Amino acid sequence: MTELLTAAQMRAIEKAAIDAGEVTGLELMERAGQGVVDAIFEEWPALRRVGETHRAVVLCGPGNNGGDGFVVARLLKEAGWEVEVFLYGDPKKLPPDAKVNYERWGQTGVTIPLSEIRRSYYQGAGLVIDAFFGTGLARPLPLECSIPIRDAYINQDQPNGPRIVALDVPSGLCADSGFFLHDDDDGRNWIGCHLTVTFHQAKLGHYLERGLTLCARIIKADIGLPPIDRRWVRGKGFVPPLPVALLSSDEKQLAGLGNRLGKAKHKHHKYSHGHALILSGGVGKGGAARLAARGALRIGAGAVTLGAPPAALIENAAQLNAIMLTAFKDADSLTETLQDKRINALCLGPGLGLGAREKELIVAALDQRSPGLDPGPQTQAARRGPGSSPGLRPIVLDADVLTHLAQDDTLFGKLHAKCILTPHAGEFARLFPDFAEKLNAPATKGPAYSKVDATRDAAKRAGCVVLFKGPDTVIADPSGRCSINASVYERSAPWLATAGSGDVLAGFITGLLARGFQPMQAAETGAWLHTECALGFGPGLIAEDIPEELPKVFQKLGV
Ligand SMILES: NC(=O)C1=CN([C@@H]2O[C@H](COP(=O)(O)OP(=O)(O)OC[C@H]3O[C@@H](n4cnc5c(N)ncnc54)[C@H](O)[C@@H]3O)[C@@H](O)[C@H]2O)[C@@H](O)CC1
Ligand SMILES: [K+]
Repeated sequence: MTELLTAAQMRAIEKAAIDAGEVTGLELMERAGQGVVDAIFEEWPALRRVGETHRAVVLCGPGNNGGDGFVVARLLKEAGWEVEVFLYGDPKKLPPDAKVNYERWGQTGVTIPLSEIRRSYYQGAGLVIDAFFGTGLARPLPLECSIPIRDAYINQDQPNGPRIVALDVPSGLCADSGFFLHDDDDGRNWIGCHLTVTFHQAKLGHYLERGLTLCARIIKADIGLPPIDRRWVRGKGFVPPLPVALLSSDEKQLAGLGNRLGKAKHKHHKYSHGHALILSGGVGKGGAARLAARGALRIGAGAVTLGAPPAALIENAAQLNAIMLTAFKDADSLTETLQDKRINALCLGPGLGLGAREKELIVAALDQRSPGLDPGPQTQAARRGPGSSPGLRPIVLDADVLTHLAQDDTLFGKLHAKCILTPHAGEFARLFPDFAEKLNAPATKGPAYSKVDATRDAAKRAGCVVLFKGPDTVIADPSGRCSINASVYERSAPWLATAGSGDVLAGFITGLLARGFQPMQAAETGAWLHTECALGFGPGLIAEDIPEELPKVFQKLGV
């Protein structure tokens, strides 16, 4: 699984390697610069052609990111390029490794103060290297630095206009939060780069908020640091926060997922695959719940029942076949139905309604305790995991239920370890106004409060898994375990933002809970599969298509 790092974690990993005598800072800087040049030539092979004149403008800052810039300048020059280097800051104040590389560069080229840069420098330049700031940016990007990069962008429209390559992060981006650090409106139209080359591991900011658009594309350069876990285990003088996992399509992750999803194959009757109950709204309001139910069924719940108010039964019956249907007049009838211990996962929220009856249904669902509850096929895992409190039914709480929870503290207090909340940004702000306020405050200092921080805080307060939706969906549990399912870069699926898509996601997660997945696992797997379905289908997708794409995704996973 890919881990995403904070700037502090990255610094700690580097420091541990340097302190252990495995590598020097200078060697790391050299490898970083080499990694950038290799990535550039791999990305744009035409820039490697010999016999042609190539020009680069390298923009260096006052820290080690600037040091990487000096290495890139030297290596490009050695490869026959014409290179102009500009420095923001005083060369005398450069940190030691950056200073060495400034001086090495000085043996073959000159360094011009940034104040002397003019737009004309970009003419005929094939490359602009953004080495102003990396993981050390703690304050807003100075205007003196943002203007030259914006000018480079203006020139990109010219024939052979420059490609802008950001070292580690596009300057201005907070590596921990993905926010663009600014103290006025200047950051709003910031464009970023064409390619970001990061070192060792991707950072959180590459996969959150503005990072999703500013980084353009991400290449990881291996600078020979050991994998993250060795450092955690050895604990070289620091206590790291839990790393954040990126749900990606790497092979190891796919194999694990395929295994997990394949486990239920050998059970032989429908109830051994779990039974999900999805509650629907009233007359004319059942579409969202039907989408969720379809998602739960397709993802492999053995049986799915839709619970509707009596008046909406006929309407739902006309649209459902494999999905069973039952009537709930009130909360008592729900409590009665929940005596059936085979029902091992619930979904409340999509199209449910905001009235008093619905609120009672939520209370009934959250209050129920059923000691003999069938935990589903993955019994062993279900007994072990953190959300494994016996007698509690896993419940996905979405949409209207989130509004109920936001309005009623007593209701919120009933949340338990087997609940999963799935808010989008608006619902999150209603449920957790204080965290949302911190998250939405203008980011002027790094590291800024991030969506990861907000989701972890929310999960802790709610005492259950929170899945905070978006193109950067963040999932956290109360222990701090956290992952990001980002539908960006090679997994970009903007067509997933379509009406009813969230209802299907709620259904996916409910179906996985019915199959015995732990809440965190169910949320992660559901979110990952949701994106994969959208990628498989492509543009033109509507919510109904998402569950129908699952069989193909399963086939690819070997399930
Ligand atoms: N040995 C290492 O530590 C390595 C570092 N690497 C590079 O080093 C970068 C991190 O270097 P640094 O920690 O020096 O940080 P940066 O190079 O990102 O810059 C931070 C420097 O600028 C100052 N600063 C922060 N915000 C400012 C602002 N708004 N205006 C003016 N000055 C500001 C800081 O005080 C610091 O001196 C990484 O992103 C990566 O590019 C790589 O070379 C790999 C090895
Ligand atoms: K940079």
